[in-house]
Amino acid sequence: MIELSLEKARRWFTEEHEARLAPLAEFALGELNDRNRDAFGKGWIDWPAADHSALYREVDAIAADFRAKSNATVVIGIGGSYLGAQSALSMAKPAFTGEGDHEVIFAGQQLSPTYHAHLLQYLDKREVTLVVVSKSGTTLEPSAVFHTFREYLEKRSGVEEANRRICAITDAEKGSLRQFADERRYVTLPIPDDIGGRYSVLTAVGLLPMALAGIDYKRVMQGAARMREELAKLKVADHPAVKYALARHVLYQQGFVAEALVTYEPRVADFAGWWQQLFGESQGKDGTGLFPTMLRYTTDLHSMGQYVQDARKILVETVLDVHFSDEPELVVPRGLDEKNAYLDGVSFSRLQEVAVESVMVAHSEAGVPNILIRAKGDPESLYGELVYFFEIACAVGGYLMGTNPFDQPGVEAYKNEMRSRLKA
Ligand SMILES: O=P(O)(O)OC[C@H]1O[C@H](O)[C@H](O)[C@@H](O)[C@@H]1O
Repeated sequence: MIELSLEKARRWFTEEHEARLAPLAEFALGELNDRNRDAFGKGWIDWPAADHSALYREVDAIAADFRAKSNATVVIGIGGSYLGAQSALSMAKPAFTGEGDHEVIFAGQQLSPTYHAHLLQYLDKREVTLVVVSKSGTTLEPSAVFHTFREYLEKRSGVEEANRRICAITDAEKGSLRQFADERRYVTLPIPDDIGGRYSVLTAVGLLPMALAGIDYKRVMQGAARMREELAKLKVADHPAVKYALARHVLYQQGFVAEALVTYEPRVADFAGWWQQLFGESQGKDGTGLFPTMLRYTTDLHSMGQYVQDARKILVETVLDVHFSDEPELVVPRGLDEKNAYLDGVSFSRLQEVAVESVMVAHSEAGVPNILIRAKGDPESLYGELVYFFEIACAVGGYLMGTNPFDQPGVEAYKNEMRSRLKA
């Protein structure tokens, strides 16, 4: 369940704004629903409702095989081929679970020699499988890391056995990774042509890492399908994803040029990383777009809180207040000293709740618009709901701004520069 509250942003985004801009919101939602417009990037919209039983069978078979063969799978990818899977695992796989688990370790999400060399050393004591994820099949970081780890595996277990321990998730037909995987007869899973990297977490890109980590990914898909169905029924005036998109659009026009997704739950913090790519690449173009950033409270209140409260007012806070059904009850002990007595017997859930309310009041009164998105449910289905909710909001927001939310022409500049230097 996802609820939006604009109460602490109403000073800036009034009901009058909302009414006056309703036709613009209608237009943006219409653009999203027009499947012929930017059709190339829209495969994700109806994806959760389609029958994926054949894909699920393949995912389950690969996950079972890799879990039987190994106790650690390295998932190599970057951007949309990394952030979604990582955020799903953080949200739905409890931390501190200890021995006996099948480890899923991410790599190729940067170029650190230390990280990757240390990981290779660590793998010496493990049985290893690899999953390489790249839609284009040509991205520098995963290519460099994949071939390094592939060679490691081939030296360790021979080419034949290594080939049986590698899965490639890539375009069904195109790209050098597809060609390489077919030549080596790797097991492969496709990334649909009409779903861009940052919208791809509910395809094999996210589902296989989830399955490897033991997450019930079918519940994730059910959550996304439920959210799709709910949102599809709504008119603009009641549509929380459209309202969120419209609020941040209006706030941007008033000079709030950055938006922080605020989380209070470490399990949700990596979701903000996924959200950041989604909004950054979809809307940061043509000299416009809010700068998406993230704040992890209450930790960052003790480092960034001063800035948020008192510095120049450029920031919108979007508070993602998530409550999981598996949240344990934890209570501060009684009999504390006089100064701490107000904490006596108080539950941590209550502390979190009071922190959310108090921070929203303090920051909004100081001039920081606060949007509240409250979400409740089990971690798997809620992950699916949240992904779908923010994807819709992001695409609608792109259309509000008059941009195409499915391309990212700007990321090529540094890549071209790098390629030309490396080839020189
Ligand atoms: O999946 P890949 O083709 O390897 O792409 C991985 C990422 O790299 C690129 O630089 C794009 O900006 C991202 O949108 C993409 O998700």
